[in-house]
Amino acid sequence: MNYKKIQMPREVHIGSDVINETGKICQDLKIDGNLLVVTGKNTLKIGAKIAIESLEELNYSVDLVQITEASQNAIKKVEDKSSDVSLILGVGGGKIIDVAKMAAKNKDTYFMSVPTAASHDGIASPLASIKDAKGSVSLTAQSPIGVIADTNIIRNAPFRLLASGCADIVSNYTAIKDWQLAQRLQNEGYSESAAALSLMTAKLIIKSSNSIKEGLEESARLVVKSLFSSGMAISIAGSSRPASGSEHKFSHALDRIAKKPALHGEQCGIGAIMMMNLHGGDWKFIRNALKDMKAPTNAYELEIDPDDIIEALISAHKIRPERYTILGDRGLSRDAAKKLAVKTGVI
Ligand SMILES: NC(=O)C1=CN([C@@H]2O[C@H](COP(=O)(O)OP(=O)(O)OC[C@H]3O[C@@H](n4cnc5c(N)ncnc54)[C@H](OP(=O)(O)O)[C@@H]3O)[C@@H](O)[C@H]2O)C=CC1
Ligand SMILES: O=C(CO)COP(=O)(O)O
Ligand SMILES: [Zn+2]
Repeated sequence: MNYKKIQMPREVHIGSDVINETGKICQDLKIDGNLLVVTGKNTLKIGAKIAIESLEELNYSVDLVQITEASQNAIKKVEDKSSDVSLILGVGGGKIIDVAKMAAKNKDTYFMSVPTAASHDGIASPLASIKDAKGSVSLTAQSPIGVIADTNIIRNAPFRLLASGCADIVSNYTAIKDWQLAQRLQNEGYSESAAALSLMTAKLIIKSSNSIKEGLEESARLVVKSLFSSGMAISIAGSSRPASGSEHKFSHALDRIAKKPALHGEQCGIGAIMMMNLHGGDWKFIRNALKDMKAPTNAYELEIDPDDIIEALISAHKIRPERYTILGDRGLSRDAAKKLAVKTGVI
């Protein structure tokens, strides 16, 4: 049978202190039984404890597991704690949400997304980005049954995380260019509606960049809504294609190469400057948009060694080789990589 399945969250709650309503939201969704909260070292104090309190007030029995990376080991650790669990809540940044999402899929249970930062567009998407021996894979997980985005927590998160989320959305520009190229050269399936939503989201966030300010609830709300909308483009496509192309391959390669990688969205934004240049597009527009959002635009601001930028450019095409992009099958030569990074002011 030839049919298309699109998964979306059932409920999305965005607002100040909405995390205190976690118990009530689960009750209204008719969730019962034992629950598991997945969180991280920082996000335990900032978000998970509050969510657990709210759940326990309504007599839910809640267990807790802490993880540090988005890996198969972390997913296994969560699964080992998930027997008899009817809902897994991921309370934290992108890594936490991806691991909770994937474990929920593997254990055939519901997943609730509780982002503590607006730093990535996986908040509401059905895909999970997991590190593996080859770099990174994009795995089909499932959409959250609900999203609880507390804009009070998110506005108090380090501003760098918010700017990184904006940069992740700006990188949709090159992801779409890569997708269109793959359609032309490889006859890859392409969704006009997913691509249009992804691009519209990037255009809107750039248009609003002057109103994205540190500590403001409205700014946190605006970026969360944009990340949600980018995640919906991913949902419609059923793949991360509308939001992940050559610039994401560069970021995944950098994650492997750099001693201390920067934030996901920050690296993707810088990747987008360079990949837009390769596409022959307006790369200065991407760079200026990132500057306006106070996201980094060069290796110095990323605190990454320029040599690592070159190495990541050279090896980026090997990440997810099945995903065709401007990097082609052979990637960049060392000379071409250096020329590109210098020309765009990245190194
Ligand atoms: N599935 C998808 O479609 C997508 C997935 N991704 C993935 O998401 C990940 C990137 O997410 P990102 O959030 O940038 O990175 P992380 O999840 O690594 O979070 C970055 C850091 O921010 C901390 N943090 C989170 N919230 C707060 C807060 N409110 N206050 C203080 N610190 C906080 C985390 O703490 P702690 O130590 O508690 O974790 C962590 O140390 C990547 O793995 C990327 O591949 C990105 C886009 C889409
Ligand atoms: O980060 C993403 C979209 O912003 C999607 O992640 P992948 O690059 O792992 O597919
Ligand atoms: Zn991304």
